[in-house]
This record gives sequence, C-alpha cells and structure tokens, in this order.
Amino acid sequence: MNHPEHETYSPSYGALSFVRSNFLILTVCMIIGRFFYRRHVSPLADLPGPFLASGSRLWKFWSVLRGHTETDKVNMHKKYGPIVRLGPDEVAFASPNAAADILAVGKGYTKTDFYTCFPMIDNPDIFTEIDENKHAKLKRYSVVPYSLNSMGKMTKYVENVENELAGKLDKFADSGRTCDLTDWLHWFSFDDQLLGEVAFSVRFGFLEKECDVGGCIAGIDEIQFYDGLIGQVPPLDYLLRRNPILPHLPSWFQSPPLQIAVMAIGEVMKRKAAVEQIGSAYADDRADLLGQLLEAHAKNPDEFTEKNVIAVAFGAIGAGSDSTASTMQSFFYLVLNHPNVYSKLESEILTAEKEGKLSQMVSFSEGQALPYFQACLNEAMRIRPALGLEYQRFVPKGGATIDGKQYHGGMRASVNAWALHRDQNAWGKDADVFRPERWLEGDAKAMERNMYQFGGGRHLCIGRNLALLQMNKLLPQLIRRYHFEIVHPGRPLKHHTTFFVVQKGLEVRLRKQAQ
Ligand code: HEM
Repeated sequence: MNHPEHETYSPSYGALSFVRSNFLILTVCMIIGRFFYRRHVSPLADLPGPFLASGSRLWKFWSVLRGHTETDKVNMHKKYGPIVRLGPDEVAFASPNAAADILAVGKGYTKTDFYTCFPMIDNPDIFTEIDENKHAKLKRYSVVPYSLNSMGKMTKYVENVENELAGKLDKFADSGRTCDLTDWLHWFSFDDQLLGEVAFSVRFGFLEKECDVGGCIAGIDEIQFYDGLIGQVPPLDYLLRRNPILPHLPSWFQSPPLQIAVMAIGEVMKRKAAVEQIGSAYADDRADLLGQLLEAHAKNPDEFTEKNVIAVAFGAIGAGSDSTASTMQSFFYLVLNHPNVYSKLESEILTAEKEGKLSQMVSFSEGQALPYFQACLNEAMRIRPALGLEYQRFVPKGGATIDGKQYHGGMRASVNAWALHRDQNAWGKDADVFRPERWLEGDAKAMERNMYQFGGGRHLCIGRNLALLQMNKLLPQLIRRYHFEIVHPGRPLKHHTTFFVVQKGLEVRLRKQAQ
C-alpha cells in the first residue's frame, strides 16, 4: 500500500524545490562553471594573459572603467608578451607585424560589434558602420571632401581660428599669468574643425567665450566613456541605451540630447533647405565638409542619402576634435618636459623664421619642411597616441594567420597603438623613451610603417589630412610666436581614456619671442 507522502512525491518536484532553495549558490556555481569552461575549452586556452580575462570580459571592462586602459595594455604586454588572451575569444597583439595582418585591406577582417555601441546607433557613419560594403559606399562619397586638396582650400579659415587663439594667448604673455595650455588646444580644435570652420562653417565660440560652451566637450567625453566601456561587452547596450523600455520612462531618466549634435543636425537641415531655395549647398564661398557632402547627396540621392550626410557629418564630431586636441596636448607636454628637445625645436623654428622660410602664418608645407619638428610630432604620436582603446576586428570566417600563427574564424583580434608603439623589436630597447632623434637617425619611412596612431588599412583615419594640416600649421606657429615655460616640470598630465585619451593640466607661462 502506498504511503500518502509517496503519492505526492515526483522527481521533478524534488529538483525544482532543490533549485528554489539553493538558487543563489547554483547561480554562482553556473557562473564559475561557465568561466572555467570558457577558460579551458578553447583553442586559446594555452595563451598567457590576466586570469579574469581568460574566461570573461571582466578584466577589459574593469580596465576601461578605471580610465587608464592604454597603460594597462602596455603593462599587460610587458608582463605576458606580445600575444595575450584578452577575453574568452579575444587575443591582443602588440607587434606591428600582427597589426599589419589584422588591419590589412582585402584580408577579410571586419570591425567587431564594439563599434556599434557608438552613436548614432540607428544611423551608422564611416567609423561605426561594421558592414564592409555599406562602409565602402559611405567612404566613396566622403573621400573627396576629406582629401588634402579639399582641406587645403580651407586654410584661410583655419588661420582665422589660429589668429583668434593667438589673440587670447597674447593676453597671458602680456600679463605673465599662467594658463592651462591643454584647455586652449582643446577649444581651438573644437572651434576649428568640428562644428567649426572646416566642417560646418560655423564658429561655436569656445575660444571666444574661453570655456567649454554648453558643456559640449564634457558631454562628448561622457558619451564616449559610455561607448568605450559598454563596447567591451556590447550586449549590455541592449539593456541600456537600446533598451526599448527607455523611451517610455520619465524624461529625467533619459540623458539630454547632446547640444552639439542637435546643432550639427540643425545645420544639415538649414543647408538642405538652402540647396532647394538657392541651389547652393555652401554657407558662403567655401567648400566646407558639409557642403561637399550635400553636393554628393544631390548628385546621388538614392546611393548617398540625407541620412548618410547626417551620419558622416556627425561622425566628424565624435572622431575629429578630441583626437587632434589630445595629439597637440601630448606634443607640448612631451616637448616642454624635455628641455633639450624644446630648445633644439625652438631654435630650428626661429632659424627658419630668420632665413625667411616661414610665411606670416606657417603653411602646411613649411611645417612639413622642418625636420626636427616632424621628428618631435612623430615621436609624440608614437609615445602618446590619441586613441587609448583597441582597434578590434573579427578574424575572417575560415580563420587566418596573424604574425605567422593560425587563429580560428570569428575570434576577436585587437591591437592597441600604445602597446604597438612600444614594441622593442620595432623601436629598439629605448622604445619607452621620448627621443625625437630616432626619426632623424633611422629609416623614417620604415618607422612610419610601424605607426598606428591613425589606425590602418581599410579603416585608416579619413580625417588624418585635416588633423595633419592643423597640427603642421598651428604647432610651429605657436612656437615661433611664444617661448613656453612649463610651470610644473615632470608633473604628469591628468588624463583618462574614454575612447580618446582626454588630458588636462599643462600649465605654462608664455613670453612673446623677440621680433
Ligand atoms: C590627430 C588626430 C586624429 C587621430 C589620432 C585619429 C585617429 C583615428 C584612428 C586610430 C582611427 C581608426 C580607429 C579604428 O580602426 O578603430 C580613426 C578613424 C577615423 N577617423 Fe580619425 N583621427 C584623428 C582625426 C580625425 C579627424 C579630424 C576626423 C574627421 C573630422 C577623423 C575621422 C575619422 C573617421 C571618420 C574614422 C573612421 C574611418 C573608417 O573606419 O574608415 N579623424 N581615426
């Protein structure tokens, strides 16, 4: 005869009640089990790397959250070597040979979902588009507006901003007050290119108002911090920014629109209306970036849509200004902290001036013809590249050979310019040292091939011409006009990495050079 207790018992009920009463412990066991499964059951199991990284993306996430991921990556490669397991299915490489393989054109590597976490999420631009065919199309229509030739035509307007900066810095030179040069270079970059003279023919007024107008720079940094961090674990974006519930939550729950993006879109609309009314896409007589993009759209409205114009123009906001500012800040920080370098550089520029080799406003080609200046700029871009996060690519489906070793298809392969630029095989034993002379002693062309400050291959920075134009003009122009004295020699720059390395705190005193 059955006992009543036996009548109600069933094995599934027993299992369920066990799960219910031990839910927490079971969840922890599952997470740990998954971690060890991913750590050991993987073709990457034998690679060295931080323990946490071998079975989860926590190490990467934590490193970006701390804000100094670029130095973490340098130290990581020093500790574990040039090939490091950076995630359950991700490998970080530190040798320029590996970078050449991963970033090369035509080898089938594609950008990872890391890039999809950057705005605009529903309207990708050249930087965020991960479909290579769509990317190629966007790029085809943007190459001419971004070309050196087009940028060169904007020289007059770039010089207006240079003069405005000089007017401001003169006041510090006259009064002997100190100034934070990092701020001024930041404001210059934003006025100059972003919604500024080159891209939109609009002066936003950072220099004029001597501040981060409307908190735009801080706003962009905040957004890029989110993008860079969540990009380490892209599915999180679906819980946060892409969460379909978000638009239905109260407004205080949502981040306010970025003022600068609103302005950019407004400017696109204004110009589009002008095309319809007066038949011109240009604000005045200048062929700015936006005007040229709208012209390309007018010729091929179905291929290069209005949405594409907005995306590409908006892309210039995210990609262009912090990067150029960061590079110029690093240049001054490194040069001024090396008095011998600074005095050689200053002497080269002042001698060129005396010999009549510099126009009233240093031109792009005059800047390029200053060998020691070029060495200093290259060395600054080597030691402190503006982009602190990795460039990430998926290995093509059938697998691929990277720096002589085979890896499986679909794996994430990443390279970080801070680590690549310290590879001792490529740069010698003193790779960690800021020494511009190396560019004059060695084969500069060969060294340039090992430089990844602008990325590489198919996704090589499209804005590098604009950035180089600005830097080759402004930096020698400032040094010929002022003698700089650093207020706190040796004090590290305050910096944190969002996507770019955002820097502050280079206090200087300026004195006008004798005429
Ligand atoms: C010194 C200044 C600059 C530096 C160091 C820099 C750096 C870079 C790097 C490293 C990449 C490749 C990123 C990757 O593959 O993950 C990139 C791509 C890009 N940059 Fe720049 N950049 C600079 C200036 C600019 C400017 C001024 C603009 C535009 C106004 C710009 C627009 C872009 C765009 C659209 C891409 C995506 C290219 C593609 O995927 O085909 N950049 N940049």
